[in-house]
Amino acid sequence: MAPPSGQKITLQNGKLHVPDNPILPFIEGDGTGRDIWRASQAVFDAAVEKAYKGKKKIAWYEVLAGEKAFKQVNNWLPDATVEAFREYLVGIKGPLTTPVGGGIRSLNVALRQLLDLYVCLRPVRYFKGVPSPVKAPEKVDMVIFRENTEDIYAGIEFEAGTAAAEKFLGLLQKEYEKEFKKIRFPKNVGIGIKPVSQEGSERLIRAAIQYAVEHKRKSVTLVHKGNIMKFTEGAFRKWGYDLAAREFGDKVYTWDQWEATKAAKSEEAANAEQKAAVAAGKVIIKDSIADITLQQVLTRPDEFDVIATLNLNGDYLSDALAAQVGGIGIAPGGNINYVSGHAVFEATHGTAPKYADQDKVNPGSVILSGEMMFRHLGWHEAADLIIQGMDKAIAQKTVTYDFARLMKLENQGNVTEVKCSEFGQAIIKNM
Ligand SMILES: NC(=O)C1=CN([C@@H]2O[C@H](COP(=O)(O)OP(=O)(O)OC[C@H]3O[C@@H](n4cnc5c(N)ncnc54)[C@H](OP(=O)(O)O)[C@@H]3O)[C@@H](O)[C@H]2O)C=CC1
Ligand SMILES: O=C(O)CCC(=O)C(=O)O
Ligand SMILES: [Mg+2]
Repeated sequence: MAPPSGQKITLQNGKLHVPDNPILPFIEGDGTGRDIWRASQAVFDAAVEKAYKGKKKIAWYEVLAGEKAFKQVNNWLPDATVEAFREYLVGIKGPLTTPVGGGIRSLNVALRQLLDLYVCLRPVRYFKGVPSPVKAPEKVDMVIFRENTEDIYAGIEFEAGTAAAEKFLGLLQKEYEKEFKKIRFPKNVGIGIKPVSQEGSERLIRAAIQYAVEHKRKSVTLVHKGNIMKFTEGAFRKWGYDLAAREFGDKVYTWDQWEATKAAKSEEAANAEQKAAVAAGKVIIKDSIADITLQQVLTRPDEFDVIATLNLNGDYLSDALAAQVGGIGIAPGGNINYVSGHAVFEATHGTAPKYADQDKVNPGSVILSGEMMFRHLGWHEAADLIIQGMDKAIAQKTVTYDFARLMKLENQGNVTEVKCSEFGQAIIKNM
């Protein structure tokens, strides 16, 4: 039951209305989620108390999912949990386990789809003092907008050798003979379907450009594999450029415009036009193919700013980019529907099961996901305290095993390796 001490967050005229004692549903998470949640909740409560001196207080509402839900109510994702996030609008979750190659489908993905949380927002930025495997981690300042409801994650798959796969292949053979002949081994073949819609692509890209304009960011890069998957990823790129021109007009300058000027006049003229657009503070809308993007975010990180991409590309990119700024231990995120107001914040990492219940891993990703949640609620004072506490704890080299491991590789002296809970306490002490 929701705590009677709290009140509902509501959406009024498209804006969140946040009471001083909002009810926030949370899922503790599987594996390391349990340790991480305890450490994080303490940080959130301390930040709110310090920022508002009792005037504001979160009414936490635990809802069940994953292993805990299965044990207690024999259901991996109870309807009541989905309904709680629907009713109370904003919440936060720990990671949930998904078995590989069979068993239940991802509960994390299910929650995003059921609540239509179409943006997976994953900022990647450097905290001073964090050990990193790259030479200039301070150049990494990117914000990933990952499409969260479509692509291969829609979960339309047919297992090789099953009646469903045979039926689907039969349909292909009958209706699309040319395509069927392209399957090299037509027997015992698994099939996955990748839906990418214009509406789904546009709402994601719209959110990314809006963010870039509002936050005065330099560019939005549409990352795709449109050379190979022409009508899904290629279409995403085209819909993106068309939308930028149609809806954002003179707030942006697109590489489509650059190409048109080059064709009509010259490359010099196109370059001059782009330079003038940059000087005028316009957001540059460009695109990049996914494979080379994974190289260039490493070699030229300052050329990337906001990134808008499809579900699978965004999944790969967010873990890869996190490595450059200290790893998955401090990679936060939020799943958001900017129209309905629904949002569920969560770390980029998973359940790291080998460390479960050892009070060992870095709680930073969930803590920074909470920081994002506070900003989303307009509680910037509490969010600022979390950043301040984390900055100072890292500067003091009071860190969990993951940072300690990298700091030792860099031969940094005076590193104090602490537990998950102790890192949380170090943040609180430094607020
Ligand atoms: N949104 C979600 O809930 C997600 C769930 N998952 C699920 O999690 C499960 C495990 O996935 P897996 O691929 O192993 O990925 P994980 O992200 O769970 O773990 C991979 C590795 O990342 C490092 N790591 C993860 N979390 C932390 C942390 N908090 N602090 C420090 N280091 C950390 C550890 O590295 P090291 O070994 O080097 O110490 C760990 O072994 C799967 O079932 C997967 O489906 C995965 C991603 C997201
Ligand atoms: O749902 C899962 O188990 C994995 C999800 C994931 O990797 C992600 O959202 O980044
Ligand atoms: Mg992932």
